[in-house]
Amino acid sequence: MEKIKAIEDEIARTQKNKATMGHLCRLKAQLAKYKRELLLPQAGGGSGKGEGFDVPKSGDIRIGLIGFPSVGKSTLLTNLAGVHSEAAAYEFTTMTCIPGILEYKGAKIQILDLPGIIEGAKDGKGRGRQVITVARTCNLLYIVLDIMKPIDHKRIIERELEGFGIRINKSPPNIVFHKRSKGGINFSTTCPELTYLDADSVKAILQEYKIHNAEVLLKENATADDFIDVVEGNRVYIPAIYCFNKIDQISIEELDIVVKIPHVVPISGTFVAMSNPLIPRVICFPLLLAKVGMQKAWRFAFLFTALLRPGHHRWNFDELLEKSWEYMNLVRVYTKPKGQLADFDAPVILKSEKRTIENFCNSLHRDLIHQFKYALVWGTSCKFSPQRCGKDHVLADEDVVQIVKK
Ligand SMILES: Nc1nc2c(ncn2[C@@H]2O[C@H](COP(=O)(O)OP(=O)(O)OP(=O)(O)O)[C@@H](O)[C@H]2O)c(=O)[nH]1
Ligand SMILES: [K+]
Ligand SMILES: [Mg+2]
Repeated sequence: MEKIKAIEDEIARTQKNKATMGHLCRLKAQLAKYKRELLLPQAGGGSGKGEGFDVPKSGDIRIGLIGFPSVGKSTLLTNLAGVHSEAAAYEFTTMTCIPGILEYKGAKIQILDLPGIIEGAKDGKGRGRQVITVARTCNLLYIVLDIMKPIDHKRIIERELEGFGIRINKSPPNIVFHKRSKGGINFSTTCPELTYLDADSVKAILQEYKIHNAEVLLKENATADDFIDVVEGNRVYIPAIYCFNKIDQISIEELDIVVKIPHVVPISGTFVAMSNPLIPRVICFPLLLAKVGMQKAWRFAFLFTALLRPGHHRWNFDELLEKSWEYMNLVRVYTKPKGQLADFDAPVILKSEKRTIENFCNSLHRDLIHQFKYALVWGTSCKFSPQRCGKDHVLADEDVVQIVKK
C-alpha cells in the first residue's frame, strides 16, 4: 500500500510532457503490478470467494447492484424482482448476495443484491472484495447512489471497481499484443496520430514486465493505461447505469441537473411522505409549467402524480428497464417449427457478441448443430424473407428462424 501511494504521488508530481512520457509510463506499469499483487488472494488476506457469495448463474443475463451502504439497493431488488431482500435504515443490512429474477421482453434477468461497499473495499475492507468479485461476473452493473449524499461517491465507487480490473462503459482497447520468443519489440500503428504512446514508451512499459520480445500494434490513439490493461490481460469491460435513488427527496431543479450526467437514470424506490415537502411543490407546479415549457413539465407531471398516488412505491422504473435493455444488447430470436406459426411468447435470448445461427442452435439443444442442414430466416438480418442461411449467419433482434435438419 505504501509503495502504491509513493508511486501515485510521484505520478502526480511529475510534469506531463514528451520528455517525461517514458518515465510516467514506467511508473504506471509499476503501479498496475503492485495493485495486482495486492489483489492476489494470499496478499491481502481472504480470497475473493466467501460464504453466501457463490450464487449460481441463472437466466439469460446477470445484473449486479453496487453501492455504498443504505443507498437503497435491497429496496430496488425487492421492487424489480419481486423477491424480498431485507431493507432497513441502518448500514450493512445486507450481508450476503441475494439473487432475484426479473422477466423483461422475454428475457430472464438475474439481479444480484449485494452488501454495501466502502472506500478501500478492493484492498480488503469490509466485504468489498467478495462484492467486487461478484461484480466482475455481471453483464451489467447498477451503480446505486443516494441523491442526498455527496456526488464524489460516484467517483469513489468507480475507483474501487477500476482497482479490481473492472472497466465501466468502455470497450476493450483496440490493441494487438502478442508475446514472442525472439525478435525484440516490434512496434507499429495504424493510427495517424499517437498522442499518448510511442515506440519508446511502449518499450519502457514492457521492460517493467520483463517482456523483451513482442508484437504491438496500436489501432487507436491508446493511452498508457489502455496498453497496461492489455498487457495485464485480466480486465473485464462491463456496461453500467448509475441509478440515482431517493429522487423523492430533491427538488425539480436539482433533478434537472442530475439527468444531464451520462449513463444516469434517476429513480425512487420508496416514497417517504414525512420527508417530502410535497405541498409547496404542488402549489408551485402551475408556475413551473409556465416557466420550463411543455416537454419538461411532462416529466415533472409524471413525477408528481407518481409521488401523489398513495401506495405508489416506484418512480421511473420504466426508463431504468428500457435503458438496461439497451445496455444489455440482447437479441431475441423466435423459433418457427416447420408448418407452424412462430412462437412469439418465448424468444431464445442471445448476447449480441454471440448471435450466429450456431449460437442459436446451441442454446436450443446441444446436439442440434450436428443435425443442422440449413436455416430459414425471416427478419432484418436478411435481404429476402425467408432466406436460406448457413450456421455462421449473424442474426438480428426479433428474427424468426426455422432449422432444417439433415
Ligand atoms: N426516501 C427514500 N428512501 C429510500 C428509497 N429507497 C430506499 N430508501 C430507504 O433507505 C434505507 C436503506 O435502504 P436499503 O434498501 O436497506 O439500502 P441498501 O443499499 O440495501 O443498504 P445495505 O444493505 O445496508 O447496504 C431504508 O430505510 C429504505 O426505506 C427511496 O427511493 N427514497
Ligand atoms: K440499509
Ligand atoms: Mg441491502
